[in-house]
Amino acid sequence: MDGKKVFELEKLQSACRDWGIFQLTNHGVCSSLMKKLDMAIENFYELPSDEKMKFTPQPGNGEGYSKPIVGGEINSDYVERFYMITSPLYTRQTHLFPKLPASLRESLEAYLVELEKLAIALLGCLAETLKIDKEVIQKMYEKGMQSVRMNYYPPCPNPEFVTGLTSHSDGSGITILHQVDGVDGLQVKQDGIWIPVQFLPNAFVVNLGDIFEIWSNGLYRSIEHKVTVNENTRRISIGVFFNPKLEVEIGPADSLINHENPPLFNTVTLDKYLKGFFSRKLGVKTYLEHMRINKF
Ligand SMILES: O=C(O)CCC(=O)C(=O)O
Ligand SMILES: [Fe+2]
Repeated sequence: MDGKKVFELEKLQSACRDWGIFQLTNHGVCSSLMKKLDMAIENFYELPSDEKMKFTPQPGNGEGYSKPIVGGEINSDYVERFYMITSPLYTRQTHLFPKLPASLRESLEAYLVELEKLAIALLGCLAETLKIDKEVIQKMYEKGMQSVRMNYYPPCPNPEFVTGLTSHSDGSGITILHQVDGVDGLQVKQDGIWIPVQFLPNAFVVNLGDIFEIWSNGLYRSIEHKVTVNENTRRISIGVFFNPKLEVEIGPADSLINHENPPLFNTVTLDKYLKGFFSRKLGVKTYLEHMRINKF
């Protein structure tokens, strides 16, 4: 796929620099595959609780299926979710992806292949808006560390008192989100105000994550977002988080740094970054701020 033909650079630059989020129509991922995936995720969440609980995270590891705690804290997130690392292949846990129902496993696998192509093209275009050769970033992300989160927000009798997903920025480079049935609920914070995202038909939502903010040395910003729940409608989304390879150093791009533009962030390996990121509660740029140089 030729990224230049698919994405218009100027539009991409203005949408992302101001917002850190945009929607991608004409993304080229086949709609029959998306339908299969939608149905497979929905079927998974309709399984009896016992079946889903087979994927409960192992101690000390956040990967697997989790559901809201009954009678838990008032503000605990009202979402069933399934999170797992999917790439590189050797990092996949044997009791998760391979044990998913066949329809979900197969459609998800095919979806990830398509989405990686899209993400690589998109990252190349984003790099070019910074006057950086697209291959520089593409090499970092090809066969990089990727993870998936499938979110199921059940209908909620008192939605005004409940949060679907706490306000946060993604720790990733970029996240590609697919909204099954386009049900409302995603909100983004712009200039201190929460704004509901109005989904375009058949479009992906793309979030810039903290790693991209760091790499661009603050020229792009990651987006703060949260999810609200609906009284009568369930909501399903699937986010794929794209990160560089594990051995890549996370820090500002060399070519953006000079006397006038000193690095705003420290540099660490992705491995170390992820350990630090996941040792904190889901939140807004907390680890990004930890990596900031000269924080006052
Ligand atoms: O459900 C959504 O639309 C957003 C999900 C999300 O932000 C996440 O999984 O990080
Ligand atoms: Fe997110």
